[in-house]
Amino acid sequence: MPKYVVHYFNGKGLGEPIRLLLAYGGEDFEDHRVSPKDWPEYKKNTVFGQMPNLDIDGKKYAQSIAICRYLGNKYGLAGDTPEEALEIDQFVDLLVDFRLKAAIVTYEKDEKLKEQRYEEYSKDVFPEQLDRFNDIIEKNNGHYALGKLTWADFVFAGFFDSIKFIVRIPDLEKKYPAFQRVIDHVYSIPKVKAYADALGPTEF
Ligand SMILES: N[C@@H](CCC(=O)N[C@@H](CS)C(=O)NCC(=O)O)C(=O)O
Repeated sequence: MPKYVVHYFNGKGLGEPIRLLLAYGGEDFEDHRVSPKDWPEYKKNTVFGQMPNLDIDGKKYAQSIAICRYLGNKYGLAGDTPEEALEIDQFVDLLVDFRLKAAIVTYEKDEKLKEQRYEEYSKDVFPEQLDRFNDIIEKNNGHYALGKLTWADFVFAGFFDSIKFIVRIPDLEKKYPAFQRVIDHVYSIPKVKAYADALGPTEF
C-alpha cells in the first residue's frame, strides 16, 4: 500500500474531498495540517506554491481535482466508459467554476465592495447555480453524477461547507434537500463516517 500524506490547511476547503476519498479507500493516510504561521515557509515545499498537495510514497502532487480524479480512478468511482468519465468531469468542473466565480466576492478585501458584490451575486449568480446543482442531483438519484456513487459526490460533499460559506446560507441543505442526499450518500459509508467522527467539527 502506498504511503499517502495530505498537506492542507486546518479546514475542509479544497483538501476535504481528497481526505474523504482516501478514507473511502481505507488508506491510513497522514493528515498534515499546516498552520497559517508555518505557511510562508512550508509554501516553498509545495508543488506550485499552493495546497492541497498529496504525497505518494515521498513524491508530491498538486491540483485538488486532478488528485480526486486519480483517487476516483483508483477506487472504481470514475465511471465505466470514457463518456461516463466525461459526465463526471463536466459536473465537477461546473462546481469548480462556481467556486472560482464566487471568489470575486469571497476574497474581496474592501469590505464595502465585498458586500455590494455579495448583494449582486445573491440575486442572480448564486440562486441560478444552486438551482442548477439541485436539478442535477434530483435527476441523478441523489448523486452529483451518473445516478450512482462517483468521485464527484466526494467533491460535492467535501466542498459543501465552503459552498455554504460562500453563499452565506447556514442551513443550505434544508433549503435544497437534494444537497443533503449527496452528503448522506458519502458520509453514511462506514469508513468515511469513521474518519469524520474521529475528526469532529472543523472550520469550513
Ligand atoms: N486549483 C488549485 C487551487 C489551490 C488553491 O487555491 N489553494 C489555496 C488554498 S484553498 C492556497 O494554497 N492558498 C495559499 C496561497 O496561495 O498562498 C487546486 O484545486 O488545488
